[in-house]
Amino acid sequence: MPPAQSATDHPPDPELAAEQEHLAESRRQLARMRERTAALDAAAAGDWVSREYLESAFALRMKQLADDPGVPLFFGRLDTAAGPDGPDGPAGESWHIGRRHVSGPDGEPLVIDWRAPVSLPFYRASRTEPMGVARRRRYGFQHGRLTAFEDEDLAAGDRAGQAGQGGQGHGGHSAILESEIERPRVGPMRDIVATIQPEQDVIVRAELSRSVCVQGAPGTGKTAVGLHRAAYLLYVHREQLTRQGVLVVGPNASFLRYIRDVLPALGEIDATQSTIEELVARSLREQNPRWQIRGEDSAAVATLKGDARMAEVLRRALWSHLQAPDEALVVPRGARRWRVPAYEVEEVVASLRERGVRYGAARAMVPQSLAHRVLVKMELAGDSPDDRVQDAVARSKPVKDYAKVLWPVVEPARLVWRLLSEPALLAAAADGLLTVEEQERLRWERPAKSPAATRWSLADAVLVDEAADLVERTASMAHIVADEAQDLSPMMLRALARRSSTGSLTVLGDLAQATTPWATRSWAEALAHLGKPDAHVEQLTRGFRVPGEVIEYAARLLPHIAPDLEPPTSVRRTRGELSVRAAGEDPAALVDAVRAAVRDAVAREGSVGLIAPDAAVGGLAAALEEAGFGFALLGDEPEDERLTEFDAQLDLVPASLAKGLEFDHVVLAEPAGIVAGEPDRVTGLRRLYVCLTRAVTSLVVVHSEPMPPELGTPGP
Ligand SMILES: Nc1ncnc2c1ncn2[C@@H]1O[C@H](COP(=O)(O)OP(=O)(O)OP(=O)(O)O)[C@@H](O)[C@H]1O
Repeated sequence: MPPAQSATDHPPDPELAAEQEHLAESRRQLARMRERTAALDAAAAGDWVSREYLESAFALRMKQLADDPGVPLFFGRLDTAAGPDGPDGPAGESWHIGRRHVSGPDGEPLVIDWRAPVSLPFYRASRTEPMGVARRRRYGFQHGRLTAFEDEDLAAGDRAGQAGQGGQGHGGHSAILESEIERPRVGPMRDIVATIQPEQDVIVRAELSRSVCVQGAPGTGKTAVGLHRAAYLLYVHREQLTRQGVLVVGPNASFLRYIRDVLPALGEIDATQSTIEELVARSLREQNPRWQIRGEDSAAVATLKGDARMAEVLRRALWSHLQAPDEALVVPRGARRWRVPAYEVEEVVASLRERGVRYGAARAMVPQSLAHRVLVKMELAGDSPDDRVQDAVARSKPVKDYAKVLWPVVEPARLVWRLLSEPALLAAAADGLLTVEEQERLRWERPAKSPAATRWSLADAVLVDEAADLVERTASMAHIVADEAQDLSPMMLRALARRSSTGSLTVLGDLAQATTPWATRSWAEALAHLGKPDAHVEQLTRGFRVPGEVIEYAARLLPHIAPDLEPPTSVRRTRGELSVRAAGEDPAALVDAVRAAVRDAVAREGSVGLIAPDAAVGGLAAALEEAGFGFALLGDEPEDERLTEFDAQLDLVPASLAKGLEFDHVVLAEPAGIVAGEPDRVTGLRRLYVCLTRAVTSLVVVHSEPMPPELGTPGP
C-alpha cells in the first residue's frame, strides 16, 4: 500500500484538495436535500390519515438527512476499470461510498449508500477478483475533516505488490483500516460500515429469504454483522420489513443499551430491540397488564421448563380441555326441536381438529359447524333454510352454551398455572414424556391461589408464550437477529421460531460462551428448534477486539469448554498487554490491588471495565466509592434511565452481565470467584472465558485465591 496522502504533506496535494471539495459539495447537496424535504407540505394530502402518514414520513426523511459533522459523509471510493478498448473505450466510473445516498441537483449521485449493489465491490473486491474495480480508495478523517486517503490498485494485481483483502487479512496492509480497528473504544458500540470485512459482508448481504447462523469467537464482529445485516435488509426490502417488523434480540438491558445507537446511526429506526424476557413478558401482560416476571427458578427447574418436550406437554394439556359430548345438542326453533346426536358432534370436533388450526381459531368455528349440522337436518326434513338461518342457529343460546362446554375458552397463563399446580393435569399431559421425578420437579411447591397471585419466572413466561401461540397464532416478523443465541433454551428458541415463521433469522452466538444451564449444545439442534434446520452455519474466527496475547491466554480454556471449536486469532496489530497479579490472601489486599489496577487504567485513554464475580460487586462498589472513583454499576440503573453506564469512563461489571460488551482496559477481579459463581465448572470456565475476552488493549487479572488450573501456570 502506498503511503497515505495526508493534509500535512507539503505542498498541498491537489488530489486531496479535490476530495475535500467533493466532501464539501456533498454536504452542501445534503443540506439542499434537507431544505427540499423541509419545504414539503403534508397539508396537500386529501384526508387526515394521509396527512399524518405524510407528516411522519417527512419527519423520518428529515432525520435520515441529518448531517452529523463528526461523521464523514463518505469513507471510500471505487474507480471502475475503463472499458476494454483502450483510451477510445468507455471511461471508468468513480463512486464515493458512504452511509447514505447524496445526489446533486440533477440527480447525479455524489455519494452512494454502502448497501447499494454498486458498493458491494468496495467490501469484496480483491486482487485475485477485482470485480471490475481498478482502484479502491479509503479516507482518513479527523473530527469529520478529510485529512488523508489511501489507494489500493486492484488492476495492477500482484505486480504492484500491494495490499489486498479477499479474506487475506489486512494486518499491515491498510493504515486507515488498521487505525479504525485499533481506535480506542469509548461509549456505546459504533457502526463498522467503513471497514466491514469480506467474510462479514457475505453474511451482511445474505438474501432476506436465507436464514444464517454465525458461530463466532469473541470479538469476531457477530453483533456488528447482525446489526449491519438488519440495516442492509431494511434498505433493500424497506416496505416489507417496515410493515412486518425487524427484531433484534439481545441478552440483557445493559447489552441493548450498548448496541442501541448502531442502527439509528445508520438511519434505521424501524427495528425493535428487545431481550427475550421483554418479548415473552408481553404474553403475560396481554392477559393482565400488571403481570410481570418476578419469580426465579432453580437451574434444574428452569432447564426442565425450557426443554422442548414441554411444548408437547402444553399441547396435550390444552387440547385435553375439549369435552366429549355426553348428550345431544338440542336446538328448539319455532314448534320444532332439532337434535344433533353426540356421535355427530364428535364428528364435528374431529373434523375441526383435522384442520390443524389453532385451538382458538377452531373454537371460533364450533358454533357455525354445529349450526351446519342443524341445517342439514332441516333440509332432510324438507325445509330449505338459507345462510341466515345457519347464522341465527349459530348465535342461538343453546348452540352457544353447548359450544362453550364442548370447546372451552382457555387462557394461556391459567393453563400454565394449572399445569404447574395440579398433579393430575400434569400427569395426564406428561404421560410418556416426563418421568415422575421430572413432573415432581416441575410442580410448584406452594402454588399460588390464582394466576394473578403467581410469581411468574422467565421460564414460566416462555411457557405462557408457547401456550398463547397454541391458542392463537403469533404474528411473524420479517426478520429476527438473535444475538448470544447459544444461551437460549429450546423453548426460548421456539418463541423466536414462531415470531419468524414466515420470515428469516440471523442467529449469532458462540458455543464456547454458553453460560446458561439450558444452553444449546449444537447449532444444528438450535436451528431445528428455530424452525430453520437448513440454515447455513458460518464460522468467524478473526477477532477484531481482543489482542493476540490476551486471546491466546483466554483460549487456553477452549479445550475444557468447547474442544471442537477452532481457536480464534486476532487481527489486531498490537499484541496487547496482559498481566496477572497475585494479591495477598487477605481480602483487603485484593481490594487494594484492584483499586491500584483501576487507578492505572483510568489514567489512560479509553473505557475501563472492572469485571468481578457477582457476589463481590457490592463490596467493590463500596471500595471504589470510598476511594473517590466515579463509576457506573451495570445492572443497577433504573430501566427508564437513558444515560448512565456508557457515559462513564469506568464501569463496574458483574461477571454475569459482561457478555457482548467491551472495554479498552479490563481489570478482572478474582477469576476463581467467577468460576465458582456458576452451578458447574464448565459453565464457570465459560463465564471466565467471556470475561477474559472483553479487553481491547489491556487486561489485568487480580487474584487472591489460586488461579483456575485450566488457565495453566504460571500466569500468562
Ligand atoms: N470489520 C470490522 N472493522 C472494524 N471493527 C470491527 C469489525 N468487525 C468487528 N469490529 C469491532 O470489533 C469489536 C467486536 O465486535 P462484536 O462485539 O460485534 O463481536 P462479537 O463477535 O459479537 O463478540 P462477543 O462474542 O464477544 O460478543 C467491536 O468493537 C466491533 O466494532
